[in-house]
Amino acid sequence: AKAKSKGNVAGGLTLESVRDSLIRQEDTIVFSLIERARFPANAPAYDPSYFSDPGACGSLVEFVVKQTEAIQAKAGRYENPEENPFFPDNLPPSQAPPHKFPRLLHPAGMSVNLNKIIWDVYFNKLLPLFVAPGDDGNYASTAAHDLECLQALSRRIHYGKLVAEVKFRGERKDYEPAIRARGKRTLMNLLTNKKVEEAVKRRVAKKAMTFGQEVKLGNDTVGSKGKFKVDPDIVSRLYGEWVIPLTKDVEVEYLLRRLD
Ligand SMILES: C=C(O[C@@H]1C=C(C(=O)O)C=C[C@H]1O)C(=O)O
Repeated sequence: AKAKSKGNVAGGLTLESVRDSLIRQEDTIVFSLIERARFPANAPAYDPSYFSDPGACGSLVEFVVKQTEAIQAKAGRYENPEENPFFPDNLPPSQAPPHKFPRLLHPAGMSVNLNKIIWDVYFNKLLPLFVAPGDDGNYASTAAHDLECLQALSRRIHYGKLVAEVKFRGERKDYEPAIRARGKRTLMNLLTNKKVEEAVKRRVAKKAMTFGQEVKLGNDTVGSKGKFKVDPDIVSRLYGEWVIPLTKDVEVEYLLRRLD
């Protein structure tokens, strides 16, 4: 049986504390989806022919993400290893005084960045599932909310590095041989916990119902009959089909670099 790696490992990091953070991040993801759903599809925001930033090609949403990431890089956002930019090339250096973030990750694994996949999944698979068709002209606000969703999803998925580090430290004798053998399937089996995954999918659907309910005065309760701001089944599907599998991919990619 798998040893429950609840033992306290370096830096106060435990599987329990990491899982608690993932649970708290569910709130941020659900609320960011609810806020994006305030706007319709607003297709021009994604159309490179609608808006062009002089000297750069790309859509309005790419412009907003690149420019926002540049400002946040100067403010020190990416000094935190939990934050991974969508456009890492040519990001300006931090202008903020250095902050000592706990050094918990193995340096070789820190570079794992699946944001290109996350970008594609978000815009091409997820967005059409939960926003209404239409165009209200609020393309800049729409792009700002897309970025909130992208950053929340990216932070959650790349948290897989911390999960992998805790699991590695807790069960080194199991992980090392699989890493040396480059056994991706073995690593995936070692790190998978179906019970936790099922609980995650059920809880995020419940949060979508709770946070996304229409609150009326009077004594009506959170009824399943009401309409929710984002379909709870779509949130559960987002986790089941993309967030959890991508988190596990991050865990595997991090572990493959753990002995470098
Ligand atoms: C994050 C973990 O690793 C895996 C990924 C999970 C997820 O993305 O929710 C849940 C359980 C595991 O299969 C974990 O064990 O908590």
